[in-house]
Amino acid sequence: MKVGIIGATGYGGLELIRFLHNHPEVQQIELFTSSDEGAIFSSKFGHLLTIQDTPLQKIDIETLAHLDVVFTSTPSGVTSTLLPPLVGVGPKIIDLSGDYRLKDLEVFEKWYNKQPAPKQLVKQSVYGLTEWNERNIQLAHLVANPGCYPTAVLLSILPLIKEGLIDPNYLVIDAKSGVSGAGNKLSQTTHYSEMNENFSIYKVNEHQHIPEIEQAIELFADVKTTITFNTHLVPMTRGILATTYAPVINGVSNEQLTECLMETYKDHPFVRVVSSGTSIGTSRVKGSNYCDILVKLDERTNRATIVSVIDNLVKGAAGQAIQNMNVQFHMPQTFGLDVIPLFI
Ligand SMILES: NC(=O)C1=CN([C@@H]2O[C@H](COP(=O)(O)OP(=O)(O)OC[C@H]3O[C@@H](n4cnc5c(N)ncnc54)[C@H](OP(=O)(O)O)[C@@H]3O)[C@@H](O)[C@H]2O)C=CC1
Ligand SMILES: CC(=O)N[C@@H](CCC(=O)OP(=O)(O)O)C(=O)O
Repeated sequence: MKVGIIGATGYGGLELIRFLHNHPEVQQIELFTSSDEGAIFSSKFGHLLTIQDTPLQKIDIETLAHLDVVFTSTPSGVTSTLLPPLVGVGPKIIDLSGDYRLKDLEVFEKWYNKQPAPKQLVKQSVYGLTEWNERNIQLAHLVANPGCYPTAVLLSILPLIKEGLIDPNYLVIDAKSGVSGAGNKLSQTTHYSEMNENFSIYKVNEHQHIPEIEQAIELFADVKTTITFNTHLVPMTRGILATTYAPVINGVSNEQLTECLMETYKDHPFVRVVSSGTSIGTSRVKGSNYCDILVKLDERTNRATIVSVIDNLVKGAAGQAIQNMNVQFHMPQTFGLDVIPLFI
């Protein structure tokens, strides 16, 4: 297979290269840039010396049209104009940005403060939460890969909402991310001296992933709800830990909550349910495509604490994108992604 990456020089793009390099069905990886045409990739990223010594190419629709798959890992607002001429002319497209996730264009405009993509394309795009949308992903020309936070949150709460074990009307979700979630651009908030030793909350009640999570709860669990969702920046490079506090339906036990998650994901290689213990952290999934989930009922309050951890750049971005490519091409989901996390 021949694959292309637009935005190869970004964090998501670099992770795509890392995993695609080991993919048994990928023979050729072409890299595209909007800013550094002709540059030898390994001269920009020394860790890829002898691995990716190819030049960066100009983004050109005719060249892209000959590929089997194109991953777009660009800032929001880019693929809404870049992709329309490419959809349907050849390659399957997997977009890691938020441009094709929200079905309501006004909602997109409000939360991203950007012009939306063309309505027809947004309509045909398929939300790429792999474990929950496999059949549609198989048929999709354009996959809208989920956001990093929504991936962590949705995998952990959807089964419990769908099975009616928790009350979806009072969900409070508290999520924390490493700084690579913000991409490779420098900014005041990711500046070392302002981020290091500083645990902060940001976009309070205004995060663009709020409507994405609500939309997916409606799509997959058939429940219309609003959530309280907040995000925090942790002075570390990778990882998301998302904690949801949810009222439990009367009479539901801790065992039922865990069982529900285990049953849902028993045939899914990348979601692991932690069946005992009271601790979980991002190191156990670092560098891997795993999402690990722990649920614990607080019997005093009858609320469940539901915790999930992912690597934002892998299951939250490049890993899930490759998992979706595997689904689209009827390959095992683990192709290219079968690595042990970098625990230490
Ligand atoms: N970082 C994360 O954890 C996650 C990110 N995402 C989403 O994935 C996308 C990529 O994220 P990330 O890799 O972190 O971002 P980065 O900022 O690290 O990289 C984005 C890349 O896009 C390219 N780019 C910038 N502007 C344009 C343009 N106008 N046209 C074409 N290419 C452009 C740049 O490469 P060049 O200059 O070479 O063209 C740049 O290296 C974003 O939409 C992000 O929101 C989703 C989930 C998780
Ligand atoms: C730490 C950090 O800043 N994370 C980013 C996640 C970006 C992302 O995934 O946004 P898209 O919806 O555009 O894909 C944020 O909170 O905005």
